[in-house]
Amino acid sequence: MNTRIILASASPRRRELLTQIGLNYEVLPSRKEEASKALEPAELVAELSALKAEDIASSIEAPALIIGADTIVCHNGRILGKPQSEEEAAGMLALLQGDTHQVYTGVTMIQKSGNENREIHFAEMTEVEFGPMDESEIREYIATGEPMDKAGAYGIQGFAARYIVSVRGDYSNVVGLPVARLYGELKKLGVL
Ligand SMILES: Cc1cn([C@H]2C[C@H](O)[C@@H](COP(=O)(O)OP(=O)(O)OP(=O)(O)O)O2)c(=O)[nH]c1=O
Repeated sequence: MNTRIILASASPRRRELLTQIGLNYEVLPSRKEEASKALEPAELVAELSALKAEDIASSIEAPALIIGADTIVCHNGRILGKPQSEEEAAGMLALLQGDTHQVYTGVTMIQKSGNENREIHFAEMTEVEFGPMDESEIREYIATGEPMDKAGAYGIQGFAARYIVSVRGDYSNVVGLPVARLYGELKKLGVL
């Protein structure tokens, strides 16, 4: 019998990415969101992903493999999560436009088997370069509604592609899940 794979996420993008690479999985979103902001970006996303995966793993019977993930944007050492308001989104886009930033996605996989649980954490970083956006373009973009549920207030896979000049690293990592690394880790665990 194949191991059940459970995605502990409400993100439609993460679902699309797992479907894209041909995995069979179930979805059980976690509501956990808090972590210590004093951490380095890679550690922060790993911790946030662990909170989500552990939250769901506690209510799932073995055997199963639970995946949690978290994505943040980092600009000049400043961490940008999801904007709380349109004003905050405008501020984030004003920072990001015309400059390069890093996107970190942390992933936690919890393998529940009969006698022991294994927990694996990793984080991937992708560098994204934004072209210039003037104030009216920022307003126009916010009016699309796209920024509000996304780290750094933009979606590379959407309208914001207009302004993405270059990407260094795994593109899918920016959208919310580094699927090539994830696939490799699932193979190592013997799940696939
Ligand atoms: C930078 C960027 C982020 N995002 C998304 C990925 C994540 O869904 C979101 C960051 O929020 P997260 O807190 O990582 O995830 P989420 O709340 O959407 O889902 P869950 O916690 O249930 O797993 O931003 C894009 O879709 N495109 C982008 O270009």
